[in-house]
Amino acid sequence: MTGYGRDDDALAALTPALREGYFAGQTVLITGAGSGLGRGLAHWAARLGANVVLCGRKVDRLEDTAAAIGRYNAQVLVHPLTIRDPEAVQDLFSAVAARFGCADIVINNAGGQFPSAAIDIPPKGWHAVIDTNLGGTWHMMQEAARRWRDAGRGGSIVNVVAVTGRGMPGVAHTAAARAGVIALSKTVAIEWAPLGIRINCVAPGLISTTGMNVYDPRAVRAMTRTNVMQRFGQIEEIADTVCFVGGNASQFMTGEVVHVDGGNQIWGDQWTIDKPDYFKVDSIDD
Ligand SMILES: CCCCCCCCC/C=C/C(=O)SCCNC(=O)CCNC(=O)[C@H](O)C(C)(C)COP(=O)(O)OP(=O)(O)OC[C@H]1O[C@@H](n2cnc3c(N)ncnc32)[C@H](O)[C@@H]1OP(=O)(O)O
Ligand SMILES: NC(=O)C1=CN([C@@H]2O[C@H](COP(=O)(O)OP(=O)(O)OC[C@H]3O[C@@H](n4cnc5c(N)ncnc54)[C@H](OP(=O)(O)O)[C@@H]3O)[C@@H](O)[C@H]2O)C=CC1
Repeated sequence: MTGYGRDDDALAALTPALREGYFAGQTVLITGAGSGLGRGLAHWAARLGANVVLCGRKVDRLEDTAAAIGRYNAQVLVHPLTIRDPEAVQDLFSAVAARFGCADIVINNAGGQFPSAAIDIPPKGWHAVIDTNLGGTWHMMQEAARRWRDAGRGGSIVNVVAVTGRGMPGVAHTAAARAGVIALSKTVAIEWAPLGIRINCVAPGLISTTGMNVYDPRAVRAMTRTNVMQRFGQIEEIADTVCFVGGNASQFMTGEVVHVDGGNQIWGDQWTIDKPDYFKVDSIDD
């Protein structure tokens, strides 16, 4: 464990904002559940009474999450896959159907990127980020919707995105992918409303998770200057919002993007790569 994120005991010592039993009788599917926000979401869903489906590529990390949330006596299904493979996504939903029936809430949290000047992003890296964050999320959304349509019932999707309203220097690929997910979500929120399907996005700002380790430590420390609160957000602050938005408390919300970002969308200079002199205050002539 590094200095970032919360371990299982720390998560277990916290209390979700939503009432006990909020997800009782429901099945919540979480991608990227082996680490960071997804692992926190697994704690929250289990504590709120859900059957929980844990997905991601690395089965050992998923098993570890399953063991950690065993303390809440939830029913848990571990299903490793890459969301980039549409057939694997179909198999996932079949496995969920066999174990729990339809999922009620699908949380598309899996994703990531690497810091790079846009001009240097190699084609393979571009495709990895787009295929994961946009393509993978789309495969999950479409398959969930098809299953709900075929079962003659609705459902709820929450897509974890990022703050894309301003530029994101150093992560152009993820900015493009996440903006794509937001546009897609708003579009199918209309198309799938007649099916009783709600789709919303949660846009976290800078959140303390082990995922921060892919960035230069100096850049990460500087990131606390990218929001009005001047601090990292915490996993539980995202988990409370995602669970609220995914569950019945938000039944009149769809096509929404909820920012939980300490004000990053309104203020803050955010660089995941070295800031060019051009943008430094010192570069202004007297
Ligand atoms: C508010 C403030 C917010 C500040 C932060 C701003 C960011 C927005 C907010 C989000 C924050 C977070 O997400 S926090 C962290 C979330 N977690 C992560 O990002 C974890 C790291 N990311 C991933 O693992 C990603 O899933 C992803 C990048 C798509 C990697 O997917 P894959 O495993 O399929 O890909 P790989 O096989 O590893 O690599 C495929 C190619 O990608 C490129 N590539 C991969 N990693 C690379 C690297 N470090 N440097 C260069 N290039 C790289 C190479 O071309 C690789 O090809 P080869 O050269 O042939 O190998
Ligand atoms: N932390 C932050 O500041 C912010 C995070 N976000 C986003 O929130 C989400 C969670 O981030 P965080 O917890 O911080 O980071 P992590 O790196 O800890 O989590 C990302 C998760 O996604 C999973 N994943 C990646 N690629 C795939 C794939 N192809 N198929 C299935 N699962 C995959 C990983 O598991 P595995 O490797 O086992 O597959 C991992 O568990 C990500 O989408 C991230 O980009 C957005 C804004 C800010």
